[in-house]
Amino acid sequence: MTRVMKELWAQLGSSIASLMFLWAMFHRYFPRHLQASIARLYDRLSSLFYPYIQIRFHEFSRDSFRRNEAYSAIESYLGSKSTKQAKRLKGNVQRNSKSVVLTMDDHEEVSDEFQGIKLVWSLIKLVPTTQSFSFYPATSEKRYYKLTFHMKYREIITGSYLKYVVEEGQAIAFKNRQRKLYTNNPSHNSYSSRTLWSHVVFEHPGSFETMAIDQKKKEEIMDDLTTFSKAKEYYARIGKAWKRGYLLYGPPGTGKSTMIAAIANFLKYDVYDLELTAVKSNTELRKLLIETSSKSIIVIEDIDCSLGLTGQRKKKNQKDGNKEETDPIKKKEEEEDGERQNSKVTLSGLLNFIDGIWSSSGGERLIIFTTNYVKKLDPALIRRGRMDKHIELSYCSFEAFKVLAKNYLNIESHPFFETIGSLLEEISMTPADVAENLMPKTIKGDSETCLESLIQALEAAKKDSINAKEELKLRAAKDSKGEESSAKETVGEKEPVAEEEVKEKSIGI
Ligand SMILES: Nc1ncnc2c1ncn2[C@@H]1O[C@H](COP(=O)(O)OP(=O)(O)OP(=O)(O)O)[C@@H](O)[C@H]1O
Repeated sequence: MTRVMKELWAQLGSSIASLMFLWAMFHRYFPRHLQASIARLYDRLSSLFYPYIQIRFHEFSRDSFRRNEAYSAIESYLGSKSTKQAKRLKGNVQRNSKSVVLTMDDHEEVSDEFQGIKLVWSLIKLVPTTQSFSFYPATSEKRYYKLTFHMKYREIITGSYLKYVVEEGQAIAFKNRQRKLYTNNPSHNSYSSRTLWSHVVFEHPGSFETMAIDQKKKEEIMDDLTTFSKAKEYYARIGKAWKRGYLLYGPPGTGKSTMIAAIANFLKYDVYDLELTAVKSNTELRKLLIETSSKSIIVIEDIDCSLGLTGQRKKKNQKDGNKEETDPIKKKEEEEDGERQNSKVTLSGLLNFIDGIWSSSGGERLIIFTTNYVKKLDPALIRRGRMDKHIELSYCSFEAFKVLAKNYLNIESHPFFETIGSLLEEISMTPADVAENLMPKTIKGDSETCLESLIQALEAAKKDSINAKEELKLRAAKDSKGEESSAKETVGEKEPVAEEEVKEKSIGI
């Protein structure tokens, strides 16, 4: 029995060796064009009995230097499946990607399922037969993905499945990409090309989780953003450009910039920080908008200072004989006004920018304005439909303080909380000021010391506020006395009492 087996093995071995020899001879001496014809004939014959369809997606097409986008999308789509199924994987950090991307190695296979249909993806690496000159990158390494499925599913696969794969792949690549913060400010533009955006990597850690605002408001904003980001079909149906305007307003230090970062991180959008004073004309503004990508946030901070509305008013004052030219703060304001005067962007240009046909190029854009003085803005600029959502960011409430205490000190309760709560009800302090007091001043700084420091700051602000109010009362009494006496002599103008002055004093600005 064992002898028979041995003979059988020997025969098998010699048959294989002969076959290999013949195969090598065939390759070496048979004319190449005949080899190709035989291969084609073989393919045709086998396809008669082979019930499967194969689709290839090459990494580079013959007439293009650019990577095939379908190939890249498939690569991203298969990423997580490859991690689970393939035994050999490749890892690399791709351009614009922030993490290691794992893909299946050459000649690996992974299976997929779509509407109950089983499919197989394999990655094939082509080995070049001749060393010829080629323009294509990585001449010796050409690859393609091969999709194999039963011919009876041809319609579903070529119709819906491939569309699904490409969309999913692009969404995964989008999520993994390195996001960017763009600016049009010439001083930040290293290429001194003024009209183009320059960018840095966007790495702001701001998130809704760490934002100290009312929980209900937070959830409402997050819901609104989610609805917007998924509303492509809705906007198409109602015939509106896929964009939404947010107006963030509130005193300095209440978290407007932090909110923008939180929104960008939540939606995973790029941010275009538009410095309106650096834009010379409406045409330039349109050009800048056209250069923005979709899935982005266009931000105009301090919109009230950007259109030169306040600047013009100040200039007029000076002409009227205001002689404080040597005041350095006034001088700086004048310089800024000068910049604003250089900008020929008009209100109508800005309105056109927001809701004109220019904003419909591309789509999925959020436009955010911030301001400290909402009342200064032209109502046309902020009417619903342009600025769809108005969000007020205000002084620190007790609920907001608790979020900050959790962020900065990692505590959720403390006996000092009660005192802080009642002081916050009396005193307006911005989250920025509260946060500053909660920051440990030394490495060993403990939470108790930080809370004490906050209480001291709140008490000091309370004292200042009382003093300021008394001072106001005195001034008002003095003025009314003066008015009474001067009314007898002549008619005099009364200086308006700045209410904001009192508030500013109370928060220690
Ligand atoms: N609501 C908030 N939640 C968490 N942190 C906040 C909040 N508000 C302010 N801060 C903290 O205060 C700092 C300043 O806040 P931010 O720059 O966002 O305020 P702002 O309203 O944009 O101010 P400005 O109007 O002066 O630009 C931030 O670094 C942030 O850490």
